[in-house]
Amino acid sequence: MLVARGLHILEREVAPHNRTRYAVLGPELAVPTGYDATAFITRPLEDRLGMLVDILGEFSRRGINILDMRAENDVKTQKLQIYIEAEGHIQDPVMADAIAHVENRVIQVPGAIRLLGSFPRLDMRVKYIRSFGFIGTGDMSKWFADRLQHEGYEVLLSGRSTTLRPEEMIDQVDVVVVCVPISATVETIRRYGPRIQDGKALILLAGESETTLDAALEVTGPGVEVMLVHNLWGPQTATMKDKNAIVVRTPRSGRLCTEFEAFLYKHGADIFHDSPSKHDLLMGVGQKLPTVISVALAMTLEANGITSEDIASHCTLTSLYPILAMARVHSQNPRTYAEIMSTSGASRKIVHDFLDNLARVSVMADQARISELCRLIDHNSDYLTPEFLQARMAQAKAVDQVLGRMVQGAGVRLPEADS
Ligand SMILES: NC(=O)c1ccc[n+]([C@@H]2O[C@H](COP(=O)([O-])OP(=O)(O)OC[C@H]3O[C@@H](n4cnc5c(N)ncnc54)[C@H](O)[C@@H]3O)[C@@H](O)[C@H]2O)c1
Ligand SMILES: O=C(O)C(=O)C[C@]1(C(=O)O)C=C[C@@H](O)C=C1
Repeated sequence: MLVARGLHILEREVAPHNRTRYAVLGPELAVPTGYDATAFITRPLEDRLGMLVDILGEFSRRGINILDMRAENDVKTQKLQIYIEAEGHIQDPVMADAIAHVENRVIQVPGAIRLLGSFPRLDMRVKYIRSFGFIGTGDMSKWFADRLQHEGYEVLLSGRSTTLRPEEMIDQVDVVVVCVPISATVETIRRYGPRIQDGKALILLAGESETTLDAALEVTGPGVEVMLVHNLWGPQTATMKDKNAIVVRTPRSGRLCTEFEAFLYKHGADIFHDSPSKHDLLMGVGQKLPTVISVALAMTLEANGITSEDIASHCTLTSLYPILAMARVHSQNPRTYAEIMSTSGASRKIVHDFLDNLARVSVMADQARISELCRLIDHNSDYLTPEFLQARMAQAKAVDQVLGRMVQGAGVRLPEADS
């Protein structure tokens, strides 16, 4: 995100497992919107009995709500450092007064507080959506329906097997969500999209973007909002916290779409915005190609009579990754992966280019053109950038520690993990 906005990264991974919570994007304070938050951090402090309670007291006495608070020992000085996020803008006299009191009366060290900024909060108070209606009653529809209901929305499910017909449902809801297999998405949009009235929204939950959004924009009226969300997690996942969600907005994505996006954000999803073609191209790499490779790998194992025991005992730290991907693909709904492999658009080019490159590398390998292969790997490493390689290698080492035991012997049971 920072690089995309033209910022220069000075140093990465300044501490192990650090996570950027704030980026200072400019020297000017954001203007008050009426629904803001202010974040500040103290310099390392001498701790004393009741310090935290006294700090919080300055805010609660003034009716200011604390949104987040962390107290940790500064790594270098081992002194207490407190981070606070409170509701309100620093230009509110009450907030300024509270912070001044904390610095002067409670901590009693001039300059002890460093203001990080005041910024608009994501406004989850005003809800424009009352109800969602799904077309498709499969696993992913149920997964989202459940969580939307917990959020207080009314949710209707309709499909081929329900007594509530999609055409009846559409008139009763504010947002229509199409969540059917990818190959049936365009046909479903064409069938039901024209029935959606202006002022409502059509949200597509699908793994293909360009063809589906084109159809949605074509068959719905100009007053219908349209957006696509591709959640990169399956229905066996417990929460969307830290899972990637690709959001493809269109010129017709308005406040109803924003409210759905805010729901993903509130539940901790990592949101990325793509254009339709960028989504399809990148999912070629992120999803379609690994799926195709996984299926082809399983076929190759069978063709050579290689058993599961053989794989476990002979896989290396490096070959573990494609084997894990193969196992995921072959342990879930086969239709999901058959659909993924069949998506159209830019993702197809990725697989075709890969096959061309595979053939080229395979010839070089068969002819033992070792120095040429070394140059190729060097060239690829330059393209991938040392920063990327170092960061991923660090992750791979962490994974090695957990999963490496599999390499040491067949039949090692792995701990149950939340996917
Ligand atoms: N399953 C996943 O891991 C996952 C993850 C992210 C996104 N998605 C997306 O969610 C969508 C649905 O996936 P799912 O896992 O819920 O699938 P699913 O197979 O569990 O359910 C699909 C639903 O669509 C209905 N359906 C099937 N063919 C249809 C047709 N021709 N016309 C109308 N309805 C039809 C089925 O009856 C079923 O109710 C897909 O577009 C997929 O890309 C799935
Ligand atoms: O459950 C998983 O392993 C997933 O990542 C789910 C998965 C995938 O395998 O690609 C399945 C379909 C979606 O389009 C996105 C993600």
